[in-house]
Amino acid sequence: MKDVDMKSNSVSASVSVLGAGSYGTALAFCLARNGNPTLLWGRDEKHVAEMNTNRENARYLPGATFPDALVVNANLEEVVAASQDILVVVPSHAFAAMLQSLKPLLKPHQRIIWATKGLEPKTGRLLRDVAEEILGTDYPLAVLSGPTFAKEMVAGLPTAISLSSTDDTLSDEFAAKLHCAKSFRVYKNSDFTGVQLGGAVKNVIAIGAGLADGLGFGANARTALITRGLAELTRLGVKLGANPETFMGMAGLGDLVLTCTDNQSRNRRFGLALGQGKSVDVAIEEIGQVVEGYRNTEEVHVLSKKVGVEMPICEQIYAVLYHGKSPKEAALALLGRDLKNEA
Ligand SMILES: NC(=O)C1=CN([C@@H]2O[C@H](COP(=O)(O)OP(=O)(O)OC[C@H]3O[C@@H](n4cnc5c(N)ncnc54)[C@H](OP(=O)(O)O)[C@@H]3O)[C@@H](O)[C@H]2O)C=CC1
Ligand SMILES: O=C(CO)COP(=O)(O)O
Repeated sequence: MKDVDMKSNSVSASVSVLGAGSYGTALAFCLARNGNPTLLWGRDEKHVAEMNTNRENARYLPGATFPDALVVNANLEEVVAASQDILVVVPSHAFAAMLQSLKPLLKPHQRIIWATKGLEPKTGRLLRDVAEEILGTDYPLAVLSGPTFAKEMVAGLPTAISLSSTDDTLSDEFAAKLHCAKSFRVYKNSDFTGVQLGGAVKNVIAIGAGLADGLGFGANARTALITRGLAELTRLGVKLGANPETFMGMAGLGDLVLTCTDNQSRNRRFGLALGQGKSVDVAIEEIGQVVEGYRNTEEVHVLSKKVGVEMPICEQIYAVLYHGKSPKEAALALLGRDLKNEA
């Protein structure tokens, strides 16, 4: 394997991945399996040391042995210096702080990609706006989003994702690094706003689908939620200048269906737990990994109010999570809305 010195962890990597949770590790797996020397940064030195010893991320993806081309390192400076391409995969609440730490370490030729799903907490700003405010507009940027459960990616099961970038060269080159004919399809999409937004809103709707199933509602209700959730996402996206077709793709409908219908989704499981009567704190504690949709619900609420877009499902989920409304009352409020045209 070229470029990676496993003993010293000094590397010249093709991609440096920041965030050693489930998804950062899964993307690092895919990149390394494709032959890209890949460096994965985690903030917890003890966890990183364990991963290096055992060649496994036992905390987040137990049982999967790291490909040879994947090296883990807790020294951010070394990890950032090793690659042109820096892939950020921390939760949305840590995104701005991660970029602030990255900024003084960056060289002019470097490029930033993120796979974080969500918006800026409290302001509801898109992450591209956050990135450009912190880093300026000189670095090429890209975002990855789509129906991609970490565990299935690591298992090498077929998966597809969308990639959007401010720079065509980055788009082509990064898609080529990740794309794998056997198991991983990357679709390029020029709609940066739409690709970013899909991942944030689908997390909220996935909580709603979990709530509905937790209340014992059936397949009709779940499917109506997915369909009207897609309408809300599209309405918000169009208002922000996104292409409505994006929401019929991987970062829209694809991710919405995945997370609303499969219990691998932490957001769906969170909704299920609340629907069964558990509190927010207990449900989050039991899941033990990031439940992005909890914060995304407040972020989407702030953004939709700011731009004046009606999102009744997201609003009811916001009322349940942040104002103690009962899931049943929220469901009745949605069902009892005035008759209206579908479009
Ligand atoms: N898992 C999945 O299947 C998918 C996840 N995503 C998205 O990827 C992003 C990351 O989620 P995921 O990896 O699943 O989450 P996990 O809960 O699995 O892991 C979170 C990771 O982020 C780290 N972290 C938390 N806070 C900070 C911080 N302040 N600074 C630096 N690192 C931090 C954690 O470190 P520590 O362990 O030390 O706490 C951990 O490594 C989210 O936006 C999620 O929506 C997108 C598609 C699929
Ligand atoms: O975004 C995801 C799959 O695309 C992961 O969903 P959860 O965060 O709900 O687990």
